[in-house]
Formats: sequence, C-alpha cells, structure tokens
Amino acid sequence: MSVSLQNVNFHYPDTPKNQVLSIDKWEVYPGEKLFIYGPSGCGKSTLLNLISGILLPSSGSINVLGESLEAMTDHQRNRFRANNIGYIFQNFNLIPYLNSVENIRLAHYFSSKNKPSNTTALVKKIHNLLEALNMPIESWHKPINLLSIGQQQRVAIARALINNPKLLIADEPTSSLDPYNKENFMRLLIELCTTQKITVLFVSHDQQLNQYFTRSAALPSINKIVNKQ
Ligand SMILES: Nc1ncnc2c1ncn2[C@@H]1O[C@H](COP(=O)(O)OP(=O)(O)OP(=O)(O)O)[C@@H](O)[C@H]1O
Repeated sequence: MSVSLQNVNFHYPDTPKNQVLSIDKWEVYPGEKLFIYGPSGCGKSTLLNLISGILLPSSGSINVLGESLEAMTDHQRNRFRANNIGYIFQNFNLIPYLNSVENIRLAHYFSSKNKPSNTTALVKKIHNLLEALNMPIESWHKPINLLSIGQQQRVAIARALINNPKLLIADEPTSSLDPYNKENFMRLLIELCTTQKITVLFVSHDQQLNQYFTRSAALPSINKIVNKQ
C-alpha cells in the first residue's frame, strides 16, 4: 500500500473544538493516480499535510510507503519526506532569485539518499528533466522571477521529481493557470508519473481535471466530520 490511514482524527492544536478530519480507514494503492476534491475548508490540504508528515494526527495511524509516520522523530520524518515524497504547491514555492537548475539542485541537496553527489551526473539529470518538460534551454539559467507561469510550473514538476519520489503530492497546482497551461501541465505531470510509476495524490476544486486520474475521491465521503464552512 502506498498510503494507509487507520482511525485518524485531527484538529489543529489551537482549535481543539474544530475537529477537521475523522477517517476510519483509507488506502491508496501503489501506482494509483488519485484525484481528491471537495468544498473549500473540508480538509484537503490538511489531509495532504498529514500524509506528508508535516502535521501529525491527534490520534490514529498513518502509514506511507510501508513506514509508520508517528513512529519517526521529527528529523526522521523530514528526511523521509525529502527522500520519498515530491510536493507541488499551489504557488509553486520556488526561490525567486535562484534559477531553474539551482532550485532543482536545492531539493536534491535536502535528500540524504543522494549523497555523496556527483555534480556532473546531477546536472545532466536536471537537464534531462527540463528537456523532458519542454523547458526552453535559454530559460534554464534565468532567475525564477523572470520566467513565465508556464515555465515556473515546469520547474516545480522537475523539482518534485528530481529525487525519484515514490509518491507525488500536488495541492491545487493549476489554480493560477489559464486553460492552455493547465492542460499542458496536467499532460506532462501525468506522463512523467506514469513512466516513473509514481503514485499521485492530487487535490483540486476543478472537477474537469478528473479525466487525468485513475480514481477520484470526494473528501467529505471519507471524512466523518461534516464541515460547517
Ligand atoms: N493552521 C490552522 N489552524 C487552525 N485551523 C486551520 C488551520 N489551517 C486550516 N484550518 C481549518 O481546518 C479546516 C480545513 O482546512 P484546509 O485548508 O485543510 O481545507 P481545504 O479543503 O484545503 O480548503 P481550500 O479548498 O479552501 O484550500 C478549515 O476549517 C480551516 O479553517
């Protein structure tokens, strides 16, 4: 199983009365590409943050790629995430004054499974990824803040895939994209994840994106908490 949740309950520490998630059992199989949707405030980002170990459940257990997240120290969880999970954020979270290659190298640097790193091989791997994503060569060494949104999204995909993750998590990555860029982004992302057999958890409000996935799940249908927002 790629992801398995058992009796998971979650509330944010500062708001104990606002129970956000209560999930009895939920599983994602290796290689699945799962589309998760649901209304604003139903807990989609919270669920992704629990699965990536950024948050810990108030009770229950979360198992990712055969490892129990709650059995790890904070340090071990951070390492586990860097080594095994690729993350694409809504606004990409790239470092604006670094260029594409440098942004991707940084993600490589934070993964312990890559050391000692062979710089030539790494740069070649980054170039291969940027090429696979149809990133124009003249943009590779420009600071991120000089790239178009469409180019930034490609760098975000490359950064998420540089450590050969087994699991890719994407939280509303298409929300700022026009229809053309959205379609390109989805096509490239799904193509690369299929080739590399990466399990995908993808959250969006946009139900048209459902067509790219092997399964879809409405979060309210697996969560016992009825959100009042
Ligand atoms: N840091 C926080 N502290 C307290 N409550 C929070 C925090 N972050 C989110 N919440 C609450 O948790 C609930 C779920 O939020 P979450 O961001 O997971 O929803 P979402 O489905 O991703 O929403 P959206 O689609 O609008 O991004 C909401 O009631 C929200 O107000």
